[in-house]
Amino acid sequence: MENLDESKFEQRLQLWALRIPRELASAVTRLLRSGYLLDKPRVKPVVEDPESEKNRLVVLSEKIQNPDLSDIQEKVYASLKQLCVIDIVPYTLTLGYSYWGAGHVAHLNIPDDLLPYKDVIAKVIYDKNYPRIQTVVNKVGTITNEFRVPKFEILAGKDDMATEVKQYGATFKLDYGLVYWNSRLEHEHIRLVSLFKKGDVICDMFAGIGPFSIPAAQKGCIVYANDLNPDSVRYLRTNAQINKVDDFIFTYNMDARVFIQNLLRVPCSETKLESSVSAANYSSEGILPINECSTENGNHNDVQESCQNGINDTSMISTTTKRRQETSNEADACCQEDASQTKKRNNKRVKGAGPPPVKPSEHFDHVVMNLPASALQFLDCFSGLIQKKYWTGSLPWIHCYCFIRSSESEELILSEAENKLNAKITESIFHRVRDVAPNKAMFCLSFRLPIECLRDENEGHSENWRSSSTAQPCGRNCGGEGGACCCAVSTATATACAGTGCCWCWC
Ligand SMILES: C[S@@+](CC[C@H](N)C(=O)[O-])C[C@H]1O[C@@H](n2cnc3c(N)ncnc32)[C@H](O)[C@@H]1O
Repeated sequence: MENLDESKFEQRLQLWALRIPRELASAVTRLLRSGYLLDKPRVKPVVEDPESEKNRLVVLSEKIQNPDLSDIQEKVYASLKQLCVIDIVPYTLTLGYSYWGAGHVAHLNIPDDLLPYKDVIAKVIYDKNYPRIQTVVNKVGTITNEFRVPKFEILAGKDDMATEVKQYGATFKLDYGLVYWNSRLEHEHIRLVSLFKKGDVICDMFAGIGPFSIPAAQKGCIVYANDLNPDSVRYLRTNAQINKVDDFIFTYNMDARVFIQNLLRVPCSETKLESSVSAANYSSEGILPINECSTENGNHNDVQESCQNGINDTSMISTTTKRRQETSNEADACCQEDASQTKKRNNKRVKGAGPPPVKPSEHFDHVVMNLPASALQFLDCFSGLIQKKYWTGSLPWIHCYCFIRSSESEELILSEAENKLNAKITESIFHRVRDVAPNKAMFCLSFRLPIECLRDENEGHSENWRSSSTAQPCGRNCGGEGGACCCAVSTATATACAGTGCCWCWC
């Protein structure tokens, strides 16, 4: 047997740390949690300061390259300066060879030059860490299947990849051999969920076993969670139950495109006021959650076409708007919550869901699209998806994950997204999630769905919505006062088009 050279596994990261008085540790980490803290599973970003027990070192992410902190957003930096004196020190983090693992499974990704030693590596990891580690697996080849499940070979221990992991106080059951899981996304899951407020409606199009959906539901969001992999959905439902948030999550097993299109369908026989049915019985007609009815791979009724008449828009808008205001007041208090509070209440059943505040065809707040290899390709399904006449409140934020190679730019990705949407994106944020290869990083592109994507079936003219910044007089008289152009928030309030500076313009 070859000898094991442990040092081959060691990775030294040269990082920067912020030296702060220990009583400020929570406030500083809360401030830097949006991507500036060290993001490594099972490695704490706050450590003791060897020079003084009154201080703590807050270890910063690898993406902070400059000790002047110029990589940190100005707003965050200004808040940091108000909190404490900026004292930056170099920090070396050494990751040992038994670093990787989740639950009882140690998950390795052995590079080619170490493959001859894979059995000895596995044996040492197993022996050193048993009984915590009971199975050592190595990833084989690249992921090619659509469920994004890697192939593994068992190198040591029992042939059992069903395990349980914890993330920020939530428990996730999963089987490595059947579903997608990546512990390195823990901070990203929680970063995104920290943007949601209690009462928000979330559509998780590629939900996996629920690492966005479960913490969102724990926060009091209503979640519509979908995945194409039936095993993922099975675990998602189990995880919703064991985390006691199954009243808040509706699960679906179908292609994401079919899921979102059907979720947004307006049921033909109901008036909008019926949205106050209880959450436990609620489903958007045409897309039954498998909580109640097993509808695998899109087997649902087509209820769309002839269903637009007899709905009292005005009354419903005021009802739903009021309800949304109530939920959002509670939300403001809730979004101050930090991870430790989440941990404290993770054993309690989340109560007070009541009915969803609105149906997804009327309003949802966030869409999560974590399928970085191809989520951008799915954006076209948002073009004309939402019916203007049913929608209430602001348009949703779309969080679309993608990979960007060093040869590509954010502008390129943005224009690809705009092409798919057939609309200009005006509010967008790129968040670098992690480097996945020397020349490739995973990003989250967040943007508010452009108003141009709304569909207006009753207006009788082609949709060509423009936001205020791009509105121009169109030169056509299509009914608005003033004769040049119809420019209004709705037909009811149509006023003359002044070109730029007006709210919306269609022509
Ligand atoms: C990268 S994983 C993300 C899972 C989870 N959101 C997470 O962060 O761990 C992508 C997920 O999308 C699912 N998926 C792939 N193609 C899909 C499709 N066309 N429609 C719905 N889900 C799909 C896969 O089964 C997988 O669970």
